[in-house]
Amino acid sequence: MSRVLEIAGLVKSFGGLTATDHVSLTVESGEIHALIGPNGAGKSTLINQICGELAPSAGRIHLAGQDITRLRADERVALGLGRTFQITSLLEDMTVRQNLGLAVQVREGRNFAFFDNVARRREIWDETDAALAETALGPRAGVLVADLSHGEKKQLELLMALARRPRLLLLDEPMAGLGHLESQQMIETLAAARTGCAMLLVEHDMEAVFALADRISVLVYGRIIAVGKADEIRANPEVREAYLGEEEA
Ligand SMILES: Nc1ncnc2c1ncn2[C@@H]1O[C@H](COP(=O)(O)OP(=O)(O)OP(=O)(O)O)[C@@H](O)[C@H]1O
Repeated sequence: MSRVLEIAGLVKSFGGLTATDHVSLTVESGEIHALIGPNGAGKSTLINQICGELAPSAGRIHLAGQDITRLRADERVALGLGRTFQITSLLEDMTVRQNLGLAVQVREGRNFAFFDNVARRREIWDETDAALAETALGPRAGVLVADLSHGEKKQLELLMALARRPRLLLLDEPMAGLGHLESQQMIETLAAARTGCAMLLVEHDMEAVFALADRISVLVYGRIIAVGKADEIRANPEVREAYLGEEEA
């Protein structure tokens, strides 16, 4: 198993506040590693440093063995870092199939105007249709994005991120705002995708975290207080007091 992400001693200070305080964690290939913690723990600050949106005050970030700490966000994307963006990045007046097909084409470095190779075009649409068929969005392929529910848009956004075939996908609260059925569908899509790319999953929905995560890191006041498998985290008294206790009460 190879190491996809390695974070070592990552510090981010905002004036007197240390939002991530010497955070270290790893994500191995094929792993879903969940990052949980109460509001204000520093989860978004950590994700933004991994993406390159925030410069760390100290520490290093390696992606597949390469030091990316000082690289620009777009350089990190080129090296295989993916993230789900806000659903506002979807093209509302195009269909589900067209949006996903476009994501596949972008990965291939193609553009509609020069899109004249018939065999290649068929491959791209075959890949698009196969990806859609495996999810609940399959029957919605011809529907305009503007007419999708919030949950369907989040599903599509995830499929588009996966279509870019990242080495590591950063997921910032994919279950937020979803109903029970939509959450189940999202969990299924993520579980099916895990062999293709490693994931760092920030999520408050503990049912999803426990269903998906191979390992869980718990962040509290900027520090990792525990790392382990679901059962170890559930049973950890410090975690229960700092986080799970309040959730389950
Ligand atoms: N740009 C900023 N400037 C100053 N303080 C910030 C900034 N961004 C975050 N913080 C502070 O850093 C701490 C960590 O915030 P962060 O948003 O990373 O937490 P979080 O774990 O993602 O919370 P939530 O679960 O609510 O999204 C908070 O105290 C927050 O107020």
